[in-house]
Amino acid sequence: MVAPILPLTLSAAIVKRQGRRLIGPVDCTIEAAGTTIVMGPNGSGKTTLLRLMHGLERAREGRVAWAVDEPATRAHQAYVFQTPIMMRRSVVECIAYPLLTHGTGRREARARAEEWAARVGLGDALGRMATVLSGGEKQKLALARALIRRPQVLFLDEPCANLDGRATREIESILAEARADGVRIVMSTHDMGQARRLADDVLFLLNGRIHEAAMAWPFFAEPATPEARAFLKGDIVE
Ligand SMILES: Nc1ncnc2c1ncn2[C@@H]1O[C@H](COP(=O)(O)OP(=O)(O)OP(=O)(O)O)[C@@H](O)[C@H]1O
Repeated sequence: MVAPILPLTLSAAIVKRQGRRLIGPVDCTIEAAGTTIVMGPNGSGKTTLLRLMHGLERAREGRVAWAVDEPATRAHQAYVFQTPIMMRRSVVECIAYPLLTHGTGRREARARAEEWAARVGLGDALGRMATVLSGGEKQKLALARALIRRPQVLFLDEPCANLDGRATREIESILAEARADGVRIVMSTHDMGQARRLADDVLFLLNGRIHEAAMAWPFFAEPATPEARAFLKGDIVE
């Protein structure tokens, strides 16, 4: 039985770069179940917040704390970048890679990678080079690669940016399945429709701070702040 790494708690966390505050102070708790959608205008700090939660950024001040000690948390969370980096390997080798680097034998890793390729709709592309896939196929590969080790938490930064409607729908259905399997999802998106479709709760960022944190339906129906109301209407918010 693997110990749960959630909740994740950020307390007065601040990220700075060259003396400039990119985000914070941020206080929030990511509880054990569901999908959190991180929303906000360009440059409001969505990517930096996800990177901070995942451990790609360090808090200059404040704390980022998981339920268990930090080293143990790394193996149980995954991060999918906006533009996933593809290795010059076949689809099945790319998906198997995280298993191979963590000690799974070749044969088992291959079998599980084939299973995951099929689950994300890449079952017919096992031998293709990852580098020649379409944008949507690359995202599906990135998701399979992230999910194959059964993470407890999956962070995604705008996973459907630049994808067409069909690819977006396919990615959303993979995410819905992962959520149903118990994977905790924390994801940024610019796509308001997608936010409404996927969110259980929302973190609305403005100028590097959490301006509003709410459950999805009250947030979309009646946001508490004028800035969130304006943002949802499509107005420019600064
Ligand atoms: N490497 C960096 N060096 C300096 N400043 C940075 C760096 N990365 C991001 N920033 C700044 O930090 C702030 C937050 O950026 P971030 O990318 O987290 O926002 P975002 O909400 O994800 O934006 P977008 O919606 O455009 O992707 C912005 O002001 C940005 O210019």
